Parts: sequence; structure tokens; C-alpha cells
Amino acid sequence: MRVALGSTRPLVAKTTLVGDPGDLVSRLPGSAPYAWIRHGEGLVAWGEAARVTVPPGPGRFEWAHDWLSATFGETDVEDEVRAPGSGPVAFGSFTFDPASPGSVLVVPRAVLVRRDGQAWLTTVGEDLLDPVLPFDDPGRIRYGDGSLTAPEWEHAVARAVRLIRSGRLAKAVLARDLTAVAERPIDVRLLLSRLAQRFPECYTFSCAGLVGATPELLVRRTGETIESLVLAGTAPRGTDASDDLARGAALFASEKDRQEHACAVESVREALTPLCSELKVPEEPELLVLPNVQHLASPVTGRLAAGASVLDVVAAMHPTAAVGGTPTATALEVIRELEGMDRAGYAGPVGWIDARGDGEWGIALRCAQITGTRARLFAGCGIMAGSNPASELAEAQAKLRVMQYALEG
Ligand SMILES: C=C(O[C@@H]1C=C(C(=O)O)C=C[C@H]1O)C(=O)O
Repeated sequence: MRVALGSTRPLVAKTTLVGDPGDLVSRLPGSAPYAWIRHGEGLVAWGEAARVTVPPGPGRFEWAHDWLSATFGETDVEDEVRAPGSGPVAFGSFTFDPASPGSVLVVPRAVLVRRDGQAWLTTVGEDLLDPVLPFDDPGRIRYGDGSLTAPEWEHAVARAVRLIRSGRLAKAVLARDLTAVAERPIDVRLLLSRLAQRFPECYTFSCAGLVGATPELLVRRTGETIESLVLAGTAPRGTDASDDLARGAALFASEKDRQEHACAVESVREALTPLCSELKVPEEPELLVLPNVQHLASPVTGRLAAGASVLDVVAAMHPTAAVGGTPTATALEVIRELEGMDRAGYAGPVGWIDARGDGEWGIALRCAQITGTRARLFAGCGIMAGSNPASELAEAQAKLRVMQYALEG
């Protein structure tokens, strides 16, 4: 496959070790930043050496795989680091629904990485210096309903509960969107900076205007090893330490949440089993406590049997029952029927991949799509037979607050 890179010469990617870059977000020049940051480490990137819109359809991950092979294959690499994330890297965001347009892959012109006490910079093509300008404040934010008002969404949840009780499916994850309009253009770097500071445990990401801080790692591939963090089952944070513990304990003991979690874990086990020679799935979940909510969490690890890239693993896993439901096909029908919106990149895979096939991909949650002065915020909840529409609405509001905080500070 030939790929038009806007140049007849092959691209040249150069990776060199650099001194401690300090705060990664503060190194981003103004426009179109890319990011994947957790606990201050990770990748930030800017510029576009190559970019493609992935055509929608069931074969989109294979198409993306071919494009990446061709693009990386045509790149001359000088890499003194040779670690995951060195050499040329592509960032990507895939829409939740394979039929929706808008999935993109971008090979940035510059990628700055900090990991395990080392830092390096990869430049692809021309090594232009970009000035780092101060962050812009978006000013006052006005919110509006997305496709459904809060009462309409509660009504959709009640309909999903009826479908589940009728036996059509076991779980469906329903989401809602909220619109936001700012006085001035939204500077994605400011959102990244706030998110990375307030949610260090989460993956703060940015790719093609989709910005958020997700706690859910779909998959990390480091050589043969893969890791995933499955989340499902949510409780609010308490008002003080003992209330917090009590709510965490109640979540842990809740039959409804444990079943909701089990659906998500099973979907991951099913997707990974054919790819792995070894797979470890914990028998019991643990609690993941975040500043706004707490979740049931299952860290899964595995060893890949054959040379699947991180994107091959993403293709096999998406959509897990943490964002789709059980059984998957029925849940997707119900989601299309009841949500009344296109999820776009929300709940889709977002992350990065290098030329070796290593990389990290999250599920795009606690996020917003940013366009100029506008943002579209998303949040959803797993609906089970025992779900209560008002509590699910409160849970969705708590999840939406992540991006409201990012916009308002
Ligand atoms: C769907 C979202 O989150 C997912 C749903 C959860 C739940 O219903 O308990 C928990 C974590 C995520 O897997 C979201 O944040 O929008």
C-alpha cells in the first residue's frame, strides 16, 4: 500500500536523549497538541508529519494497521533509545461505532517522552522549532443539553432497564452528552494541564480535539506482555473519610455492581484468550478511588502468543462490556436506539503505537470533543436490571464534572 505523505522523499525520524523536560504539558506549543500522560510521565507531541482519516466500517482496524505499516515502513529511523515510544509514533482515536466517521491516525512531527527517569525527543521530517506560547483562558463557559435533556435520558435508562428485565440483554451502557460554549477559543493545553494535575492516576489524553482523563486502560503492550485495567461499577466519593470507606465497601458488596463488573471482565477475557499464551484475570475486583468517583477495577495481564501489535489487540477488544454491554451486538442496537446521538470518539479507543507495535490505548472516557470555542462532553453508565434512573443520572453528572473542571478550573 502506498501512502501519500506529502513528500516524495522518505521521512526521517530521529530519536535523541534529552535532559529532564520538566512538566510535559508546559512544553507543548499552541496548536493541535497530542498527549498521553499518567503520573507526570508519558508522551506529548505536536505537528503532523502524516495524518489519515480511517474509513468507517468493520475492517477499519486492519485498514489502520496497513496504513501504519506503510507509513512506518517508509520512514528512515535513527533511534538511540530503542524503548517503547521511541522512534516514530502514531497517535490515534477511533470512533466508538465502527460505522461512524472520524477515526484518525497522526504521526506527529515532534514527540517528547519521559519514562523511568529518561527523556527523549523524536522529530519526524523537518526539525522546526515551535515557540511555546502561554496558555489561553477560555473565559466563561455556558452549558446546554446535548441530544437528550436529563429527564429524557432518565427515561432512556428506564427503557433500557425494561429491555434488560424482559431478557433481551444483560447489560447496556448508556451515555449522554452536554454542550459547552466558551467566550474564547479553548486552549487544549490548559485542559491537559488541569487534568494531569487533578487526575494523576488517570491517563490524560489528547488526540485530534478529543481531550480527557480516562481511568480505563484498554491495553498496554510492551513486547510480549499486555496489561489492561477493566472498570465497571461506580460509587460516589464520601463526604468524609469514614463515609468514603462505607461507600467503597457498599460498592464492593453490591450484587448489581459486581455483576456489572463481571460482564466487563468476561468480555475482556473472551477477547484476549485467543491472542494469549497466558492470561491472568483476578478472581475479585479491587477498588480504584478517584477524586470524583470510585470504581470496581480488575487489572488483567497476559502474554501474547504470536506477534500481535497493540492495535491488533485493541481491534479484538473493542467494544468491551464496560462501554458497550452484554451481549455486545444487542447492546449496540439498544445504544443506537436509546441514546439518540453519535458517540463519535467517546468510549472509543484512544492512544499511541510505535513502529515495533508497542503502545498504550485507553477507552476515551471523561472526555470532550473540542472545536474552537465549543466542547461536547460525554459520560455514561452501565445499566443493569437493578438500575435506578435517578442514581444513574447522578453518576453520569459526577463523571461529566471531570471535563467541567478542566474547562472551568
Ligand atoms: C461509561 C463510562 O464509564 C464506564 C462505566 C462505569 C460504570 O458504569 O460503573 C465505570 C467505568 C467505565 O468503564 C463513562 O465514564 O462515561
